[in-house]
Amino acid sequence: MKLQLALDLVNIEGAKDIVSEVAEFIDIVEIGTPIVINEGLHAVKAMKEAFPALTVLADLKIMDAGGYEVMKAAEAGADIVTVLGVSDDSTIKGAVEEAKKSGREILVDLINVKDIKGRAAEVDALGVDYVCVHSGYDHQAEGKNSFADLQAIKSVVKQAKTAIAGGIKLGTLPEVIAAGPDLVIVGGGITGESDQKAAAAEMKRLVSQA
Ligand SMILES: O=C([C@H](O)CO)[C@H](O)[C@H](O)COP(=O)(O)O
Repeated sequence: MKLQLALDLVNIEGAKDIVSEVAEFIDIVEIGTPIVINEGLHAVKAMKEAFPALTVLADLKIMDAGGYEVMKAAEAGADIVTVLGVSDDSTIKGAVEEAKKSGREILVDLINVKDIKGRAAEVDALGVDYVCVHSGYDHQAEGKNSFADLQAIKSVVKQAKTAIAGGIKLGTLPEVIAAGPDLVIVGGGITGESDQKAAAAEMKRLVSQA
C-alpha cells in the first residue's frame, strides 16, 4: 500500500517546502487541482525538477480532450494524471492511449459518480491504472466520506489499482487501511498538522504495515 501527499492550498514554493520536510515518507506527491488552477502546469514541472526521484501526480481532473491534456501534463513531467470518471469513455480511452505512449499512468477519479460500482467496472475495462473513490471538499463539508465506496469497488475492479481520497486523517486511516486500497491519498491530514513530518511518518508507518 502506498501513500500519496496531496498539495492543494499552497503555491509552488510552499509545496516544495512541505515536500522537503516529508519526502522520505511519501511515495507520490500530488500537485492538486487548486495549484494547477493558480499556477498552471509550471507547478508540475517545478516539483519534478526539485524532486526527480518522486512520482508526481497532476490532479487535472480531466473532463474532455483526454489525449491532449495528458500529453501536456506528461510534457511538464507528470508521471500520473487524473481523469474524471464522469467523463465520456472516449475521453478516458484517449487519456489511456496517450499515457501509454510515454510510460505515464492514468488515475480515474470517481468523484460525484452515482453508480460507483458500475462505473468502476467500466473504467477498469478501459485499461486505466488506478480507480479512485473520492469525497471532495464539498462532500466532506457535508460530513461524507468514501470508505463504503472503496469496499464497493474492491469487488469489481480486476486489473487496476484502487485508491481513496478525501478527508483522511490519522484517526480514520486504520479504517481505510482495513478496506485494502493500493493507494491512500492524504492532503489536509498531513498539511494541516502542526508537525507535518510526524504526521507523514506515522501515516507511512501504518500504510507500510498493510
Ligand atoms: O482532490 C482533492 C480536492 O478535490 C481538491 O482539489 C484533494 O486533493 C483530495 O480531496 C485530498 O485532500 P484532502 O481531502 O485534504 O485529504
